[in-house]
Amino acid sequence: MKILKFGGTSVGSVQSIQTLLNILKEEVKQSGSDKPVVVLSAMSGVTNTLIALAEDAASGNDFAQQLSELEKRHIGVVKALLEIKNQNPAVTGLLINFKVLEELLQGVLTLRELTAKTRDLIVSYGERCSAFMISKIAAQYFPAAFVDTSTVIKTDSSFGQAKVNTELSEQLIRGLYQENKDKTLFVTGFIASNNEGQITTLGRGGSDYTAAIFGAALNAAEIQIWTDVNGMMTADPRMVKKAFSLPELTYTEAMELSYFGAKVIYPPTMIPAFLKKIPIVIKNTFEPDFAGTVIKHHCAPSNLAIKGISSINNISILNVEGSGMVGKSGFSGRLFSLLAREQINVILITQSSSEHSITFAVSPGDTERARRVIEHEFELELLAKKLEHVEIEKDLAILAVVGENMKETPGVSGKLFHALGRNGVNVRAIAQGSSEYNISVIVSANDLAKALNAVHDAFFVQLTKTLHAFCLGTGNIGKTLFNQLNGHTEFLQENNGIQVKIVGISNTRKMLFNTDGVSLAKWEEELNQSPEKADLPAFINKMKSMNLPNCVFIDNTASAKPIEFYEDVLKSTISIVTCNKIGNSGSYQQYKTFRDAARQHGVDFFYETNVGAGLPIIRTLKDLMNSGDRVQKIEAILSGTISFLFNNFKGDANFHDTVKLAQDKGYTEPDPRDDLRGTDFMRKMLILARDAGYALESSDVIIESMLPQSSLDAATVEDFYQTLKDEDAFFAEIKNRAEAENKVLRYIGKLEDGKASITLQMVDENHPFYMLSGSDNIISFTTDRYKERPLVVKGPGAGAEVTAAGVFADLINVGAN
Ligand SMILES: NC(=O)c1ccc[n+]([C@@H]2O[C@H](COP(=O)([O-])OP(=O)(O)OC[C@H]3O[C@@H](n4cnc5c(N)ncnc54)[C@H](O)[C@@H]3O)[C@@H](O)[C@H]2O)c1
Ligand SMILES: N[C@@H](CCO)C(=O)O
Ligand code: NA
Repeated sequence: MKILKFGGTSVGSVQSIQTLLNILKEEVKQSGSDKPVVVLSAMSGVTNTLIALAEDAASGNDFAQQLSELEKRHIGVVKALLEIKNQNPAVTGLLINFKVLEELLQGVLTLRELTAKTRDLIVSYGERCSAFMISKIAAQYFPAAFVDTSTVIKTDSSFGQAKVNTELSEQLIRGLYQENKDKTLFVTGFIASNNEGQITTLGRGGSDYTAAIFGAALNAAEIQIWTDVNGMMTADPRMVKKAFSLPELTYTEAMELSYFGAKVIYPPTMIPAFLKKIPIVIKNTFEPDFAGTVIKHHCAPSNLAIKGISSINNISILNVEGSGMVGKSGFSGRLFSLLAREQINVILITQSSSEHSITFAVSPGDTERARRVIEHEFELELLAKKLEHVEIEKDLAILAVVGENMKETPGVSGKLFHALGRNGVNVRAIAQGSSEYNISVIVSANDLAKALNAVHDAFFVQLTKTLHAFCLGTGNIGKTLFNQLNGHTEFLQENNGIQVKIVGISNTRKMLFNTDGVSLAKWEEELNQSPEKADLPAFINKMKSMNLPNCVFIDNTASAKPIEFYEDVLKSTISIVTCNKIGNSGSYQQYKTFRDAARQHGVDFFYETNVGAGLPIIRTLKDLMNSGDRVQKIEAILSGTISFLFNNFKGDANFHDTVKLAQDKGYTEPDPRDDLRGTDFMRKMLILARDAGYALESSDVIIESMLPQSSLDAATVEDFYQTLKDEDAFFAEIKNRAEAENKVLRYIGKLEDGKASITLQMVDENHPFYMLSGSDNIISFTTDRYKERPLVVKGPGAGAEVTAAGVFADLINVGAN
């Protein structure tokens, strides 16, 4: 036989009761002669209302209006779900209950006194009304009987949290079931009675407890707990959107998971079922076809290291410290007995191995009282300075990873702390149950959502990992990146398990934020309509304060302003992906600062597109260096623009128009003078030299200019273009000279023995750089290992598509190692 328990929301409305009846009809049909027992809670909100009415009455307030509303709510259900001819007995029963309730509340009002005993009696009517009325409605479909469980569950007289006499209760329950073999019993959850027959209640999670007691007494095949969620989840779904329902859990895991948070069931109440190894199935009344979660003795082997992450979002910790504790065996005993005596619930304890301090967590409401009672109890030790004053830290939260597999899986704590560290979450204290089913950490309450999501992403790798990106710059590259992301979302999710959310965008005019991710199809419209004016410091602050996990700052500008924030961003544990070369080609000191900050804070600083756009140049050099190779020489063509010029400035072409064309094709910097004066190339050589281990400054790179003086002097881009026209003969002369010698012009960078230079050369067909076309870049690394023949990377080194693609690849690699 089965026990089916329905919680408050499942009996909360006409509609939910109808759903419940459909579930029951099916169950009764299948159960044959072993009829189920149905345990019911009060309609949602009723228990709280009854308590409030009783307390109000005790302070002299009238209750009539609200009581009559409660009565109407119940009678409304009867009228909606019972045929008219059957309504009378049900309505009369409810009216009698409400009459008694009225008298009880009147008594409280008259006496201005609410005892625990009266309170239990008053609240018991919540369950009595719901179980009674639903039994009457169900009787239309199958034989059903109402049972007031105070007749079979017997307890002591601790009103509010009575202790069950298990043996006697089980015996009475078995008798009751035997006598009603042909009927489905509808029993009240939560309530019981003492030896004198006075009503008692079972405390928190009471109806679950009733179900467990019935299950144990009747040796049920299973206990179903019907609620309003799809079983137990991997984490609190209000904070972790990717949390999912767990198909199965062991009892221990359910206990550990529910201990902090996950309020689906209150596990201590399940102990009777646990002892008899009865499976507990958590089901959703509002989605009855969903399998839900089975809690049982043994689960199928799983390759997941943890089952879930539980959390408490608001706790305080107290730190008790002092020499008086060292080696004193009785100290912690005294401390924790004191707290138990004062009914202060200790959520978590850690002790330093020096025994010099004990730290424990309590609810915020207990904090001050805990301090008071401790300082009172240990007054003498305080006076003798054997104990310090108790320190309190507030606004903290607990996060715990839970699972029985943890015991056999190495690296669980490593993964946990890596995920926290990488996201800049400071761990205030750590506790691991010696059972190894649980590792708990205390973090700032502010960081909890970020920490939960980061840890969830780290452990449930079969799920999508979300990168939260803040993008600066919506020009050529920025725009193209959004396009590429938009077209690739599904692929990334399916093949790489990665989701990119653009949560912030700014250009020089506007900025826009959206925690759920800005639409990649409509970002431009939304940005234009955004009321927020661009403000770089505000953008950075907002990015920091949103405190999102796996956070990346993408700089797609050509501006020096964002660079000022790089260090701060990295120190805030936010990774950086940038195609902006200004950062890496500033002072060497600054170059070094970025790397130190990234390393220290465990985040990534990626800039593949600083050299050769999307071509794998930075990555290749890094791999060479990291694997112990040494660069002897680099020879390269690294200006896509100039490459394009020399490949297209032929025959009749004039120089001015060819530069214009390069700009139109998106090869040039926003200011093309940066390309033609060699600044852009210089930056690339400098970055390569630095990555190859040389502490060069920009002034160390020797640049041979390819421009006449007037072009170098041009004050504006417009003037600059004019000089290109005016100096046509100058450029034609260079071109003709090369053509006459059957050579091509090449602007070539070289790094050798730590010296960097860029020179204009005419090369013949024997030169390896002769055969280049379009905006191609080429780089040849001669190293200790690539000595005979160099390692060469070649391909298009400028253009929006290839550059955005490089930024994209960097972005996807963030956090990969
Ligand atoms: N074009 C290429 O082939 C290529 C290749 C590699 C690297 N890059 C680099 O890409 C970067 C962007 O180039 P682009 O062609 O897209 O430039 P662009 O001028 O088209 O776009 C720059 C964007 O940055 C924004 N911006 C500038 N300063 C800003 C600030 N302080 N705050 C917020 N937004 C700001 C502008 O509003 C604009 O949206 C440059 O650093 C360039 O060196 C380009
Ligand atoms: N303007 C740059 C873009 C690539 O960095 C070039 O022409 O090479
Ligand atoms: Na590159």
